[in-house]
Amino acid sequence: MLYTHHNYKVNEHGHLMIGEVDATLLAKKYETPLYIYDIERVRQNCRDFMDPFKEQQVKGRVAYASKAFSSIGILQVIQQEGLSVDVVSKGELYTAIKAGFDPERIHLHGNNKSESELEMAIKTGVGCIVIDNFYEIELLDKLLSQFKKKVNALIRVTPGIESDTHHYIMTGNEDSKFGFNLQNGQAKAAFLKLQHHPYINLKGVHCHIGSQIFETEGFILATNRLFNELSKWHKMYQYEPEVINLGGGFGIQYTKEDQPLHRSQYVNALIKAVEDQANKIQIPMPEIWIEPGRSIVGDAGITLYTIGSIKNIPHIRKYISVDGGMTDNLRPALYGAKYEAILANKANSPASQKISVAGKCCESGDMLIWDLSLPHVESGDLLAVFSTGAYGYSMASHYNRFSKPAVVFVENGRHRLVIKRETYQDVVRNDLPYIG
Ligand SMILES: Cc1ncc(COP(=O)(O)O)c(C=O)c1O
Ligand SMILES: N[C@@H](CCCC[NH3+])C(=O)O
Repeated sequence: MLYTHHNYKVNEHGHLMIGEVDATLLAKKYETPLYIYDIERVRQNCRDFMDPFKEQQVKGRVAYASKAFSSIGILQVIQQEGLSVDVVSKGELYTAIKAGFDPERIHLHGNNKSESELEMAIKTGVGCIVIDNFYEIELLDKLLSQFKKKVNALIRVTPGIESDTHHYIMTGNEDSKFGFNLQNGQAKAAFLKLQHHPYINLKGVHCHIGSQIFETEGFILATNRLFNELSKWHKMYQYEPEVINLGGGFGIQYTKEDQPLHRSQYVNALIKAVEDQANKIQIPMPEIWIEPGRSIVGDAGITLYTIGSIKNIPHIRKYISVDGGMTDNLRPALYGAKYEAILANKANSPASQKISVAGKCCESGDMLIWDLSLPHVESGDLLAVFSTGAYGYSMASHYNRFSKPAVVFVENGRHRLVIKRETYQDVVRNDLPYIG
């Protein structure tokens, strides 16, 4: 068998099996490129985050960060597993509502929430608004007094932590567009505006230090910094937070270089850090909320492509081009992200060469994988790229006027289309003529 770190099953025809379904059958039925989610894996990931809270009888919420992949189907699964959901736009909020999510379990995020987004959230009755900046406080003042409605809120704090991840996906460092800075007193100023607000029930504080993080130290440091500030608020204003939200960012495995902790290890470390700190500053144990996105859906997703042209530049490089690329997976082009892949129709064949996988956009940077080990490749073979479930479909674009692929869920040998493939007519559906 070809080496990748991913555990996968292969049937007697040498075909990759996903959720007990032959990947080549899925390609035939739904065409390629195709996003496939192993829903059993999504459910297990949800449970791995929820179980430590149950086992330790600690009050908590696991809110799926739906920016990783938002669709009605996935949010139905998430809701069924008992999670909450975090949304950052009207589109994500609407998707959660359409999926039947209990509004109380929807949390609204965003560093530039518009008046109409806030209005929609207030009218929907979302369970929590995570307040990011002073402008948002002004908007909320205006809207809530107009509608005479109360909302629950958290203050998003920037703890000043340089998490060990790509610069573009760090969010908790001091020089960040997100949240109120702790160090320069902005967080405290926000707290003072909100503590006795007539329409805002300030439930606590939030921070998110970044994404694709492989250790617990950053989270623990962030927790300690939050409590350092909370202890001042407690001493000076007798404030006791009901909720500490420590965000998401738990890393997953894309390639063998990635060695994430088990999901429960992150949660256990967070529970311990919050317990220690709450004891230290002598406040009642708050609820712990977390917001995993990638680590719920990332490793449950596989993208299936058909290989088309094959170009060999002797002594330099061999390229294969697939029928998708940066339009369905922007991460390699944006972050230099690395992936592993196999031939889904030759999953047992030994690797015999290094090949680079190109997308089909008119862009030299549209490369999905450099120097991938593969067996003999022919046009028409199917390439399965692993761990594409997060920030793939959700960051897909229409560049070169490509249409977005379909999404299929598989579980226990069954498969179901959950997002239809766009047609080229869909791509022009909002165009209007200028002449005539
Ligand atoms: C506020 C917030 N919460 C949660 C997440 C989810 O992060 P991840 O998908 O890495 O778990 C993000 C994205 O980084 C975020 O900005
Ligand atoms: N989109 C990013 C992560 C951003 C996380 C959202 N704050 C990625 O693919 O890794």
